[in-house]
Amino acid sequence: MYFVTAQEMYDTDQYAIERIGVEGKLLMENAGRAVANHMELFVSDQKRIAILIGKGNNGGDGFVIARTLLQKGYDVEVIVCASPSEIKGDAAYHRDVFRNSGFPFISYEEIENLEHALKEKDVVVDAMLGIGVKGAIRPPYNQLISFVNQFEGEVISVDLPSGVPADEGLEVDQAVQADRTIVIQFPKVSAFLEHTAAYYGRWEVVDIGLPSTVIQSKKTQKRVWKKQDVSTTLPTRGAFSHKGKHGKGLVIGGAVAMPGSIAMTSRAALRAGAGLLTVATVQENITALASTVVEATYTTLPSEGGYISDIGSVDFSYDAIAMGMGMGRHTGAETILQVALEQTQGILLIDADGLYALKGILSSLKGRHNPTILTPHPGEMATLLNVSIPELLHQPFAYSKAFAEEFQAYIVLKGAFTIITTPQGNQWVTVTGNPGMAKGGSGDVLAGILLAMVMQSQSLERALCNGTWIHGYTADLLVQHQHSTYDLLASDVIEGLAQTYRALSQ
Ligand SMILES: NC(=O)C1=CN([C@@H]2O[C@H](COP(=O)(O)OP(=O)(O)OC[C@H]3O[C@@H](n4cnc5c(N)ncnc54)[C@H](OP(=O)(O)O)[C@@H]3O)[C@@H](O)[C@H]2O)[C@@H](O)CC1
Ligand SMILES: [K+]
Repeated sequence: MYFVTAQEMYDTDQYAIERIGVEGKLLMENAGRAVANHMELFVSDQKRIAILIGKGNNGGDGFVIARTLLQKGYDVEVIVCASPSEIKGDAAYHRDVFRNSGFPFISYEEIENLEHALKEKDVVVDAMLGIGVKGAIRPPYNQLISFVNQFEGEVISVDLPSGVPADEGLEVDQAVQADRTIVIQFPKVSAFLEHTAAYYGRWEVVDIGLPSTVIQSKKTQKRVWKKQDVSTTLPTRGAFSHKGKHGKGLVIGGAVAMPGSIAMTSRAALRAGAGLLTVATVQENITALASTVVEATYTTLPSEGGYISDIGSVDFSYDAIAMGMGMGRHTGAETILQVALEQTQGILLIDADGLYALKGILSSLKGRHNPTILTPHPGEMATLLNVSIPELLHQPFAYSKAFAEEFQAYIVLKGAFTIITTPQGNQWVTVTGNPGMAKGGSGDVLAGILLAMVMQSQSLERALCNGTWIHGYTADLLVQHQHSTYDLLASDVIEGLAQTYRALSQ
């Protein structure tokens, strides 16, 4: 499923009107009807509904929603948040159709105590501001938004909660806190940003028949990766498959004080389907590791001060290598990473301490002939970019895209919304996962799952999308059934992979 900026939505609208010949009025009719029909699924006709209508096209949708619900027998009061004469274009057309159908509306100015009037209702439909919102919220919307936010019944926003911009990189001045948002045709970028997503409440998309042509014609696209995408793309394992067919992987990492990280990465890779796995780590850790990860083979590396000191003895002819987990932040790390960047013949995934070592030699990425995958959390990504974490999270799509394109790497920016970006600039977001995963070891497990995924026969972007989706979904299944977000451990997710694979194969 594509998701879009405000401009991409307007371009799509224009294309439908000018090139396909569907009138704007008809699109608005479709939008309002689709929203009203969707509401019918969860709002009973016994509820008292107020619809707040702004003067732009979001308000135009509101008039169609109101007419459709009234025709279905709902109890609806329509409150226009502007002087009705300020309404223009398609919205004015639907205001007139509404009025000509014999339905009344009232201006907010005519209501003596709007806050009190809302208290009589069970549901408020917020059709005040949509993708056209700009800058600080002006009267009367600022006051109306605060009334809506004090309302105790259900708040349903149309397209997006009023006051929330569609795009990244923008401040939220004041916005409706919706319980539910019914999104028109394509989700907007702000549904996947940490500072704006919560305003949407739970959201669903309704189809109004707009084509994806404009979005598909852009040089790059943004898409949501969903369960159906995983089910249809995850490679199946044939009856005659053998271990060599599912990839030979190598994990390089660990330090004397940190054997846990690579243990988790390795076990996750094996559980996620890696065919053959080798672990290269400091000699002091091998005995302990070999008893925890019995299915792997081992390469002993020399250490100095507890850290890996040399990886010259490593055979780099693996299908994929994951490097950096538990490696420690030490001065020699950059040199050994440089060796891996030069020698790796297959895919190289760099995680955790490997990303810190990478900072000083970033330009080496540009010279690689084989794919590089970086899997930073926001702190690691902000360090690589020399920006603060809040700056990064304000526009994570733009930062990831610029970085991936400049350094020709695949970027998996981890978070509540994990963003996968290809070197060409295409982006996917996965929305599985829960706060139980904000614990040590989570990243190590993801690195292992991704290592296994990129060795299966699927494109790299699909492998990364499937891996991040599976990681989050497994944690979701675990907190639904056996665990809570308090006690869930990263290693539980490794054991939980079995449930996810079984669920996907049913
Ligand atoms: N594909 C599509 O495009 C389709 C779009 N559709 C629908 O149209 C919506 C977009 O409509 P839109 O462009 O008219 O913008 P919208 O969100 O109603 O707001 C504009 C109004 O807000 C006002 N305003 C702005 N900022 C403000 C502020 N800070 N504080 C106060 N006021 C502010 C601004 O006032 P002005 O600046 O003009 O004085 C103007 O009056 C979209 O979300 C969807 O619901 C569907 O019907 C069909 C397909
Ligand atoms: K709205």
